Amino acid sequence: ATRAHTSYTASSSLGCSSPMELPSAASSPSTYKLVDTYKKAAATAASVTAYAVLARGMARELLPPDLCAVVSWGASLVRGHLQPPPAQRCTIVVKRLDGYAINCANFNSFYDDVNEYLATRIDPQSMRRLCLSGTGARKVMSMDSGDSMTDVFEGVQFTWTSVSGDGRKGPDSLELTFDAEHTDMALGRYVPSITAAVEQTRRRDCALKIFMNEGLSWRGISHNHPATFDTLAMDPPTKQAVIADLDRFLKRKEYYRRIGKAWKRGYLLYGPPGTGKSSLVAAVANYLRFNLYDLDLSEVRYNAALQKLLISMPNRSILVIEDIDCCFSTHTLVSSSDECLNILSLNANMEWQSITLSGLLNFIDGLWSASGKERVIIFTTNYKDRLDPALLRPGRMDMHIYMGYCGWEAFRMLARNYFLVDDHPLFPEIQELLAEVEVTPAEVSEMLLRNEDADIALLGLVEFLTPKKQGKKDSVKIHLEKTSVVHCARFCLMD
Ligand SMILES: Nc1ncnc2c1ncn2[C@@H]1O[C@H](COP(=O)(O)OP(=O)(O)OP(=O)(O)O)[C@@H](O)[C@H]1O
Repeated sequence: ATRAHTSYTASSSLGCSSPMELPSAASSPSTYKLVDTYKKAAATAASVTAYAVLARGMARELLPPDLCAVVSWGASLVRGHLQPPPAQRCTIVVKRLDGYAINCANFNSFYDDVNEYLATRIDPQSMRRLCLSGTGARKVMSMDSGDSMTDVFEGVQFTWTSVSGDGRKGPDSLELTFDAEHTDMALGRYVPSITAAVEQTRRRDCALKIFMNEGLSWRGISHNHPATFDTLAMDPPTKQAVIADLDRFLKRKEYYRRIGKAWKRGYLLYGPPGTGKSSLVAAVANYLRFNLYDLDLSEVRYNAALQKLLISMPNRSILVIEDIDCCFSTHTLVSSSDECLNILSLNANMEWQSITLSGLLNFIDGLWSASGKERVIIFTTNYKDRLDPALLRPGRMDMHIYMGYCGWEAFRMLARNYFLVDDHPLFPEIQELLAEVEVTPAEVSEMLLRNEDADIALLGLVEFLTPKKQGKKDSVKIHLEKTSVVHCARFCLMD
């Protein structure tokens, strides 16, 4: 019966319902030979299986139980050698903290971090039961106790299981299980990646603040400036360079530690009023999710106050000093750097000495090298040429960013933001006008804001720019006329 069945299966695999119905091509000698070989092999395999089953049955009947056990042990030994051993598993238990730690303000245990992280990885479709918690519109998903889910990191599977402590067995916990060969990776990269991802989400979700100095302390209000790098109209390569620099800065913790420098970055923004320097400061804060500390130096009367303010700035913050050219008197600007350093020494007797720019920078360097990390300093000015050369020295401010008049690309960004348009019949005319007149992005924004209808607003912009172009031509003409009058007068005198 086995042979008959096998031969049927073999022929059916060739696409025929029975051996009698072989197609005409099968009548060739080579096809017959192939089918014959296949049949023989299948028949042999079936016979061997049948004999093995028979032998096993007979052995069970005839051999004493002890001998059976020895044979079965031998067989499992052989199987063990042939098959790879099951991978060793490792489990890390993450316990929920309670008592003192949980009452600690701003304390986030790793258990909370993991829960927040898993909420972003959970696939509701694959879970039989889901827990929902949270207040208001913000709901957080988590596993019910006893459930498991799998997370894949760098190609390795990590299984998380929620274990209930039930109050008696200890606190609730989350168990992380994985192949033991990946233990180093789990502790060295996977676990830190969870903390980093959660911190990033928390930063993104928490409202930013801007602090202003009042006496010896900072007063903060929420910072809802809508400027982002997407809304900012500026020369595209410069924008890309700023974003790349910020990204590099964030990633370079190890680098700054290795070279022994404070983990900080300085930017000098310069350009005419209304070109977006303050907007860029806001965009940087929104991009990094760092709070702003807007330092008004006219409020700082003595060095100890400045020291206190700078020390009380937390990590991951931006110190902004606007219109830096107006903050220091001409007298202090010409001071030598040594003098500047002395002025800002921490000697209490010197408290009433005035503050200088390069002194301030040395002071910040010294303070922030000793403590603090991920700090950004931004200075803005409308007049770069009025600045103390000490500030412009290479290595002082890491990047000098020019915020200029509104060019064609910057205008297109504004038009896209305001009207969602990439093209318009008035664009060629506007492009020509922008190439000739100096107009700030603030002026262009103001014109675009005047009407919600793109046609009317863009026409308004053309009408605003045209007289400026005419005025420029007239002033050039007047200048040329004046020059020719002078030449003429000289010529007459010589005559
Ligand atoms: N580059 C820009 N991109 C988008 N909007 C801009 C830009 N520049 C200016 N604006 C608009 O003009 C307003 C004023 O700009 P902002 O205060 O950023 O300029 P500023 O260079 O800091 O000026 P000031 O030197 O007078 O402080 C902004 O609120 C914004 O609406």
